[in-house]
Amino acid sequence: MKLDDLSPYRHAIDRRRAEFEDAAFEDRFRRHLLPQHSAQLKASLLFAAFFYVVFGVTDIATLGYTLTAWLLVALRVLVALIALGGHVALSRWPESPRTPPLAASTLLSAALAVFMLVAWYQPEALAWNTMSLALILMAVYVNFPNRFLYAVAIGIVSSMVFAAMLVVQGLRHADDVLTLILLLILGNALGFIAAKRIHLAQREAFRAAFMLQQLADRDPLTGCYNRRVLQRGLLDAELARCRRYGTALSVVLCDLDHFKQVNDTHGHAAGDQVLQRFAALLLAMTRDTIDSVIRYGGEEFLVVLPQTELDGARALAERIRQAFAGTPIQTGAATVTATASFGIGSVAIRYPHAAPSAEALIGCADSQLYAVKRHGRNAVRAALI
Ligand SMILES: Nc1nc2c(ncn2[C@@H]2O[C@H](COP(=O)(O)OP(=O)(O)OP(=O)(O)O)[C@@H](O)[C@H]2O)c(=O)[nH]1
Repeated sequence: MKLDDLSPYRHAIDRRRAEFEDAAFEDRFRRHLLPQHSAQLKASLLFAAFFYVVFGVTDIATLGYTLTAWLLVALRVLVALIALGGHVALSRWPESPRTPPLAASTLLSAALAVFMLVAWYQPEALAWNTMSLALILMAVYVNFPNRFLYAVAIGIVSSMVFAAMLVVQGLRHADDVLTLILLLILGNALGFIAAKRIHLAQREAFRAAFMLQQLADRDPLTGCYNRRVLQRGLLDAELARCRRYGTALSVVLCDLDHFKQVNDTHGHAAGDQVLQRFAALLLAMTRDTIDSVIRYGGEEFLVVLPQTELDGARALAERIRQAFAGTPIQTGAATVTATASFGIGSVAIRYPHAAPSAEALIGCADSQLYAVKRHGRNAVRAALI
């Protein structure tokens, strides 16, 4: 994760779409809400399946035991099966943020299409069916967790089709038609406002919690993570992944060389700038959202590199070392050339259960760093644990 995670632009909300402008952040938000949305949607789907079939009684009551009535009941059963299919999909792919909008939109589209047919064959009940549609619109906008724009599209298209049907079938009562169309407009307007408020409020709450978490986890001088994230188990979680999947993992412990001299010669403010420059290099040269850069001590940083073997970690550390040593830093009046030393500890790809503890892995990197310091600094050393 990079410094610009704290930039307001990155977390801006497109209020028209009621989604985050940044697609990656929107995806993160949806994944965060996924368990809650899936549970709500599963309940809504079962509810819809049950009521859709039960309301088949009204088809029989209105049309009698006719072929049309049974056809409508069969279509209701089909909608219930689609709802149950959505339920199964949510259980089967619980980690895909695409499943809830797909399940909700498919069910609602099918249910509303069948609803239009039901209404078409019961012209004398058009007023009742309009009221039913106004209620269903609430479910479309609010009860079925969905993307805001999908809910709006389904709500408006179904209302327009229904309004067209009202006009075709109810021409003799123009005033009733007008009242019923106004009812549909009201249903859409209320649903639209409620859904937009919910979508925006959820995102604002998520953004506030995310920013607070970032502020608590970040070192204010460099923007890197602070040691709290290690205490919260960042490295333990990566090691658990190694154990489970047998993947590689490397950590790089980096320490600025003779940093006390930089402070003593150029002043503490210049020292701060050197630290910031080094941290910026670490953040820029590692992978966004995969690697983690932690300010481990005053002038010491720990870089966690998941799925990276010893050779890859060594090559990366060497590139960072050269970039840092080769670029003088302008600090007010003085130009400072600083260097850094790097010690790497690596877990190779092995069979599961072989990964060491976080302390042991950092200890391995630390002993390599110590060896670099003893042998003249400004170098990289690495070892497998
Ligand atoms: N400017 C600045 N200095 C810091 C900060 N944190 C720690 N330091 C300084 O970093 C220096 C670390 O000094 P030492 O531990 O002796 O290490 P060194 O001089 O880099 O020597 P080697 O690591 O052996 O190469 C101390 O002078 C600390 O005051 C900080 O946030 N800003």
